[in-house]
Amino acid sequence: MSAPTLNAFLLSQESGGHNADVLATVAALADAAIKINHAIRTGSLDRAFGGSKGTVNADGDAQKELDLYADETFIEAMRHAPIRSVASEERTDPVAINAEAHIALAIDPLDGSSNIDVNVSIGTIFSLLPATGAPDTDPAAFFLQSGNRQLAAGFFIYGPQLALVLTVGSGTHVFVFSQSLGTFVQTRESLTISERTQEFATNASNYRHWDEAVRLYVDDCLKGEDGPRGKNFNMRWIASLVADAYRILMRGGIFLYPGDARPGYGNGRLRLVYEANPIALLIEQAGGRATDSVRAILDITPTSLHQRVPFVFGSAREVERISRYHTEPSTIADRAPLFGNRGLFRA
Ligand SMILES: O=P(O)(O)OC[C@H]1O[C@](O)(COP(=O)(O)O)[C@@H](O)[C@@H]1O
Ligand SMILES: [Mg+2]
Ligand SMILES: [Mg+2]
Repeated sequence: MSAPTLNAFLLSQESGGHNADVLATVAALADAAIKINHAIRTGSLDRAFGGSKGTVNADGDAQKELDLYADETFIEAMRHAPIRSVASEERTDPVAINAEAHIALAIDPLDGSSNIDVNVSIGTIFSLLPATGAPDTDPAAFFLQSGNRQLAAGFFIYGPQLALVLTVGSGTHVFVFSQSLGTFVQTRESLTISERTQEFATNASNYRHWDEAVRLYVDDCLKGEDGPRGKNFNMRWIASLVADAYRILMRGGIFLYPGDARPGYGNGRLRLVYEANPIALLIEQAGGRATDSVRAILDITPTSLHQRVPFVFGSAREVERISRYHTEPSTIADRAPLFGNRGLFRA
């Protein structure tokens, strides 16, 4: 039997009783992503997508042409979807769409902006949340719900292949766009992230700004076979969250963007509502874990739309281990003999 298309998958979910509006919205997002993928692939021929617009978003990031094109394309696509409100990384406030609808969309329209002009994978991350309440409900309130309230989450990756990683609440599934069929085809069903790993992803240029628990964890990985871990680690850092997440979903690994001492980076770089929450749901639905170093990301109630959060996710055992470096280092049996040398964790 041939692999199901995205539409067939969504129909099967609908006949299983899943919220039809959620599924219709995923289909509309997929159509918009196909359009953006096409624009990226022909982009440099007719416009400079990597060029800066000279504007900044709510977080102070410089906006590139493609950030704004993607933002406008997704918002436009949502005007015909059963969506009440959209919150975008590129807009200070949510955009009202349809007052009768019961779903809110949080979106990072273009993730990995620093990779646009160097031809490295970029993507779109989305999160669907329930949006109920009186017509005069402040739309910002829809987005200040914890991540475990998400109805669906996913990301598109504009890489060598256009892929969609999706959860509608039961399992994490992968779809790849087929040029010949003109639609997404399911390539992985309910994937599982390996529990253990020997690969970490972090921007190590921030080493001197990290707190000591993070430095010790990375030091231990770097010491390889001769260190407390007793095994060699590989390192990858793509600087597109979607691409790092995709690799971790495919072959395991651990991702760290912790808070650090640089001004404005006390809670790291990634945004809770439209980056960490959807990635965390996808990772947890694949058997991995996602934390802010200690707390489960999905348990955190956001207090503002664009707030940042320290973000650690990936293979379950490794995420749990990092948490112990922060909270109970003396229980890390294989590391205990070295603590005395460092001083930080001396009881
Ligand atoms: O450049 P840094 O500090 O390594 O940060 C890279 C991180 O920033 C991001 O690009 C932030 O996302 P945006 O491009 O959507 O702002 C992530 O995709 C990536 O993980
Ligand atoms: Mg992003
Ligand atoms: Mg972005």
